[in-house]
Amino acid sequence: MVCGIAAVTMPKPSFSLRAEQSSALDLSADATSGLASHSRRDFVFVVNPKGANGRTGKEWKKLLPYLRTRLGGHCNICESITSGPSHAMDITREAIREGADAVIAVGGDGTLHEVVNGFFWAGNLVPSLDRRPEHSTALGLIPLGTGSDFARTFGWKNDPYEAVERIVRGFKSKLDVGIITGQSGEQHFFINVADIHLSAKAGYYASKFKRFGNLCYVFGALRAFIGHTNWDLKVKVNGGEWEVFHKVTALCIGNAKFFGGGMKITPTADPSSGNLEVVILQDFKWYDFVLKLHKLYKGTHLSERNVSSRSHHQHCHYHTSSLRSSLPLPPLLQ
Ligand SMILES: Nc1ncnc2c1ncn2[C@@H]1O[C@H](COP(=O)(O)OP(=O)(O)OP(=O)(O)O)[C@@H](O)[C@H]1O
Repeated sequence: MVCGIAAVTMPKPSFSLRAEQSSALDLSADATSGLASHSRRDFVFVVNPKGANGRTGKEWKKLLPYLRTRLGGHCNICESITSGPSHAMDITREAIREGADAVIAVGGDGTLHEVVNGFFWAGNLVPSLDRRPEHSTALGLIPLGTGSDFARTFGWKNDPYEAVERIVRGFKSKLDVGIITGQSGEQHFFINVADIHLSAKAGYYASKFKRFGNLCYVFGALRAFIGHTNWDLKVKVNGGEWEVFHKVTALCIGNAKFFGGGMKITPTADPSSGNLEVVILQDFKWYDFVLKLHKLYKGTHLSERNVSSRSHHQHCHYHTSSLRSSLPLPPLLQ
C-alpha cells in the first residue's frame, strides 16, 4: 500500500518530504484473546524519565509495582530508561533484534516517535533474530507526556493505569506509518502529525516551556510568530498541475488527529484508514491564532476561509514547492 506525500522547496530544492504508508505496526501487546492464553512474552518498556518535565520518571516508579502485578504473571518485563534524545530508538532496535514481543513507549509523543523510528533501519523494518514465522514485535504506548497527542486520537488519557489495563486486555490494531524522505534520501517515520513552517517552529519553542504543561504549545506558537513570514507555496498532487497557496502559515500532514497539546489539527485523519489528511493554514497572524484557538482545539477550523483540507488516498503523491528560495526549518515529526 502506498500513500505518498512529498514536499520540495524550490526554485533550488532545499529539502524533500515524502510521506507514505508503510507496513502497519501493531499498537498494543497481543492479538485478540488477551495475555493469559499465550506463553510468556518479553515486553520492553522504554521510559523517558525526563518526559512531562520529569513527571514521567516519577509516575513510572509508582506504576512499576502495579505493572508487575498485572503483567508479571504472563510477561517478562524489561525496563529500559533512556539516557537522552534518540536513545529510545537504539533501545527499540536492540529489543526487536532480540525478539521482544512488544516495545512499549512510556512518555510523550517525542518518545513514541523515537520508538516508532526504532522499528526501522535503512528504510526497512528491523529484522528479529527470532525466526518463528508468526513472530512480530508490537508497538505499545503508556502515554505519560506533556501533550500525549497521539493517544488523544484513540480517546486515551494520560492515565498509566488505564494503559496497563489496555495492555492486559491485549487489544491490538493495525497502524499506518508515514514516511518523510529528506533531501539526502534519509527516511523518517511518523504516526501522528508531520508539519512544516510555523507549527514546526512552535513545537521547537514549546520544548522550552514544558514546565507550563499543555500551555507550552500555545506559548511556543506565540513565540514562533515573532519574526515569522508566511510563504507562498505551490502544491502538486500526483504529477498534476501546480496550484498556488498564498501566504501559507503551516502545512500539516496528519496520520492521526491531534498536535500541540490537544489541537485537533487534522480532525478527519484516521491512523488505520490508509489515508493522510493534509491541512494548510494560510495568512494566519498571531491574533488570528489566538482568536481561532478554540476552533483548533475543537477541530472546527476547517470551515474557516483561510484553512484548506484534503485527504489523500493510497497511491497519491503530493508535492509542494515554496516560491521562496530560503531554507525552511525541517519538518517537526510528532
Ligand atoms: N534521559 C533523557 N534526558 C533528556 N531528554 C530525553 C531523555 N530521554 C529522552 N529525551 C528526549 O525528551 C523528549 C521529549 O520527551 P517526551 O515526548 O517523552 O515528553 P514530552 O515532551 O513532555 O511530551 P509530549 O511530546 O507528548 O508533549 C524526547 O523527544 C527525547 O528526545
